[in-house]
Formats: sequence, C-alpha cells, structure tokens
Amino acid sequence: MIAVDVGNSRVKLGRFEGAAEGPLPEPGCVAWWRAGEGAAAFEQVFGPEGPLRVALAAVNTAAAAAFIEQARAWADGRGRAISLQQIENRDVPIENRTDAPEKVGIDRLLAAAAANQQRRPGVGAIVVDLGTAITVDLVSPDGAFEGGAILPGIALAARALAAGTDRLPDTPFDELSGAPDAVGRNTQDAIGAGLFWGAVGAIREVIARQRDRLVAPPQVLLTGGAAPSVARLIGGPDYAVRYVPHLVLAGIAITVGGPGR
Ligand SMILES: Nc1ncnc2c1ncn2[C@@H]1O[C@H](COP(=O)(O)OP(=O)(O)O)[C@@H](O)[C@H]1O
Ligand SMILES: CC(C)(COP(=O)(O)O)[C@@H](O)C(=O)NCCC(=O)O
Ligand SMILES: [K+]
Repeated sequence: MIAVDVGNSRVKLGRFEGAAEGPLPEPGCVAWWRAGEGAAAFEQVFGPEGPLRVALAAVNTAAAAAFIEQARAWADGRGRAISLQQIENRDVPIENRTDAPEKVGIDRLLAAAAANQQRRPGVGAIVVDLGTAITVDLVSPDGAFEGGAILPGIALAARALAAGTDRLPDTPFDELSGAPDAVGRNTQDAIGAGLFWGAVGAIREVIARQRDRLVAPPQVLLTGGAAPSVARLIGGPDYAVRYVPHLVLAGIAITVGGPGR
C-alpha cells in the first residue's frame, strides 16, 4: 500500500508492506516533492512491477488532482494496474468532537489517529504538526480528537511579513537548520530570530494550555517538515516530546489497513 499525504507545501509518499501492525506503522520507503511540481519519485516508491494500491489524503485540492492525474498517467504508461482511494474525514478511525467534523484538515485527524493508536491507555496526547501551517491538537485520554490551534508555519509567516510591509525582504525558511541567535543584528537575522523563537514559544504555550485540561501529563508527538529543528526545544516540565517523521502517513496506513477496515 502506498500512502500519499498531499500538504500545502509538499506531497509525501510512503510505502507500507503487509498489514499495518504494531502501535505505529512505519513506511519502508518514503519520498516527497513540492506540491504542484512534477512527480519526481514514482519509480522509487511504486517499485518496478505489480498492481498499485494507493490511499491518498489531501488538504490541498489542486495538488491532489495533479497527483492523481500524474499517478494514473505513470501507471498507464507502464501497464500497471492502479487503484486510487481518497480518504475522507469520516473514514479516519478517531472520534471527532469538533463543531464541524468534516471541516477539520484530514492531516490533523490522521496524525491524531496515529497518536491515539500508540498512546498509553488513559493518557492524552498532543500532536504538533509543523508544516505550511503549524497545528497543535489534543487527543483526549478517552481517545477523541478534541480540536486544537492553527498558526502560520515559519516559512509562511516570513512570506506574510514580506507581503505586508514595504521594507521587509522575503526571507526563505524552507530549509531550517539550527536555532538562530535571538538577537538578530540585521533585518534577515531579526526576522529569523522572531519567527523561529516565536514559533517555539507559541507551540510551548499552546501545549501548556492544552495540558492544563488533563489530569495526567500527555504524550507529545511532533511531526512535519520543520519538526526536527524545534523538537528538542519544545519539552516541558512534566511531558516528554517525541519526534515522529511520518505521523500522517502512519495515520493513512491505520485508516486503510486497520482492524475491521
Ligand atoms: N529542513 C527542512 N526540510 C523540509 N521542510 C522544512 C525544513 N525546515 C522547515 N521546513 C518547512 O516545512 C514545510 C514542509 O513541511 P510539510 O510537513 O511537508 O508541510 P505540508 O504538509 O504543509 O506540505 C515547509 O513549509 C518548510 O517551510
Ligand atoms: C491547517 C492546515 C492548513 C494544515 O495544512 P498543512 O500545513 O499540513 O499543509 C490543514 O489541516 C487545513 O487546511 N485544515 C482545514 C481547517 C481545519 O483544520 O480546521
Ligand atoms: K502536514
């Protein structure tokens, strides 16, 4: 089974062999490319032969349509049978307690479902996804998606500063590496300091407030493109943070391969 997570910045693909077993299924082979760009790595993930079973979840409609067209063309061109299933919110095996369950981004729900599956019984989970947007979501101790917080991702916030001011330059943050100095001595570095440490602080504050809803400390899981750069800065007084590279892909595997599905 090939799981495809179409985000606003990137399309992520992961190959899952056999049944989605264990607390958190892990893809054996992963590839990604920028949303809307040509599909760079079909060969790598789809493999050399055999029928293709693809399960796709998207929060970016245009990029999803482009992916589906490219995947079908790729398979047709090689005489490979392909089945393409697009997952909807109602397919995701987690209770959704938000006001409008169908409006929640499916990536948030899938990551929550994956967190839910590996969570210790009776302990809540908080899922932080640092993609184009940053989301911080609460899974209750009884295993439901309760909702959460949405804020701009670091790269997106940098573009917003440049677009909304006369003097601020467009500063690329698509490849974060280390943590910047909090005292920027030029405009670029000041933007970097503000956006990076602002995101770290915002995430910590939202976690702390969601944590206050719980009796026992939650498990906190971090995922998304920018997660590795901030993972070790997010930990709090009574909760540990774990970085999981492919939480949304794992959620897709659980959704289409889980028990009774
Ligand atoms: N080293 C990095 N590699 C890839 N993406 C990064 C890196 N550092 C930060 N990012 C950010 O992560 C985002 C992509 O993450 P991803 O989880 O794929 O987003 P989405 O699901 O919204 O497409 C980009 O907006 C980029 O700004
Ligand atoms: C919040 C998101 C933009 C995050 O998308 P991403 O950063 O993963 O590309 C996406 O989950 C979305 O479009 N959500 C719809 C609104 C909601 O979740 O309530
Ligand atoms: K995402």
